[in-house]
Amino acid sequence: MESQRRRVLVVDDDQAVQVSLALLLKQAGFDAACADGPREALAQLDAGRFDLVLQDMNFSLQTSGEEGLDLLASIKAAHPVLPVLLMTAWGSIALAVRGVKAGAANFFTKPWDNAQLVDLIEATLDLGAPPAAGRATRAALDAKYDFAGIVGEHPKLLKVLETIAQVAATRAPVLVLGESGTGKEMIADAIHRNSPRRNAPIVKINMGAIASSLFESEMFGHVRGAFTDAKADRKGHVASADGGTLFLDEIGELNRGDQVKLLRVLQDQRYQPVGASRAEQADVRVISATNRELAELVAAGDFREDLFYRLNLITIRLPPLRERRSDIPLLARHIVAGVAESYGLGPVCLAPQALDWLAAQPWPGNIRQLKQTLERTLLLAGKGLLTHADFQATSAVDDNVGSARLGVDGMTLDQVERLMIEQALRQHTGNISRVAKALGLSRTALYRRLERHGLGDAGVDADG
Ligand SMILES: Nc1ncnc2c1ncn2[C@@H]1O[C@H](COP(=O)(O)OP(=O)(O)OP(=O)(O)O)[C@@H](O)[C@H]1O
Repeated sequence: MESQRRRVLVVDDDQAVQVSLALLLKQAGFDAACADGPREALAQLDAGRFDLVLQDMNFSLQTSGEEGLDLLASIKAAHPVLPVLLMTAWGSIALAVRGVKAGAANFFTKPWDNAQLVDLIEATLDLGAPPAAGRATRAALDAKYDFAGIVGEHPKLLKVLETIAQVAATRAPVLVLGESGTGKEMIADAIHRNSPRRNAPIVKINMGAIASSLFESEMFGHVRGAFTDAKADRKGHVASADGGTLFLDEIGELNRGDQVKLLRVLQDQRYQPVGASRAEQADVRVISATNRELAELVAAGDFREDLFYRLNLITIRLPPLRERRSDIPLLARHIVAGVAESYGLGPVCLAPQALDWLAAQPWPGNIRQLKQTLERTLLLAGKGLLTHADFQATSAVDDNVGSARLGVDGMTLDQVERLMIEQALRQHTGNISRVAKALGLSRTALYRRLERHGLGDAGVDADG
């Protein structure tokens, strides 16, 4: 039935782009209409029903993209639930990322790959209308889904939970983006727990922690005799996750050589154990996470574009804690209760002023840093009511630790190295990327040193 076909509006001032997109859309079973620029686009959207918009970012000789962002804002204001996909060039990725933060469903680059673009359009339409912030209440979501342990009611968090609810049942790959400590791993757990795969395992792998020489055997396993130490067959992570979920943390750390090996698993769910003569089939759902802007890594040539498109069909952006400050008191009470219980202490309360102080801090290390501050203060203060002054006292201790000069007399080089790493871990609240940067090491080199010094549990990436 003609009226059931989904309608897509293409907004681009380039006739060639209009014609080729309209043709592609028609072949893929959509109805397409075209508009040359913002004014015509808005008029068409007002006049008829559309399910999706493909929107260019530049409509004049000016190529700043501001016009594109303005048009996006106008579309979102008039049609808040209509999904918009932005088209851009790899040179303007930062602009596309701004657009996504401002409400675009996703973006793609020109020249596009036809099959990938149709996949993206389908996935965006399947996701339905982008959840309008605060549409569902936390109680309504909890009645239908298991979001245990994820504390918060801020509209930005509710939007994340709504997206999880929409995608959990599918096997579509999900990319979780967010600063360190914002809860990416918890989100991956929640997707798995609310999916039909919940009774099979979720296997978590930190891509920054696998040495490249071991990538294939770790991920895909090996057969006996494949190399000198291969005394027996060994199952890899992909096989262990069969029927379940594969969580690829720090996906931005994967080198290009290993990226292509992963692509195959995503493309046709097949992998080849090292030394095996045949490829095996795997039934896995892939969730990946990173605190880096993956699209920018693609633009810089460090991340394969084809793998990026496979991973980012559905992207969940977790807000940093400073953008959901109203959740800080709730989180703080929840965390303090948990810490007090784990140390076998009686109930501990937070004074109203202490909650105000906590809610006003910048928290660059996000929820993980909040947790560490609460735990330390609770243990140092050792009483049932934590006040504003208790927190100030602990942060003063932290500052002193941060600025103390290293007394390295009589220490071996190895001991000095360990001390410096410990100090950097404290200063950067265990954030591996920042610690590595501060010490001038690659993340892999830092992981090797953490392991050598027995500090494996110290880093935030190693404590999940
Ligand atoms: N909404 C939340 N409610 C309660 N606790 C949370 C929430 N989000 C995160 N946490 C806690 O914060 C800590 C950090 O979360 P998690 O490890 O999932 O972050 P991450 O974004 O994966 O960090 P990284 O990028 O460093 O790997 C964990 O201890 C987690 O339990």
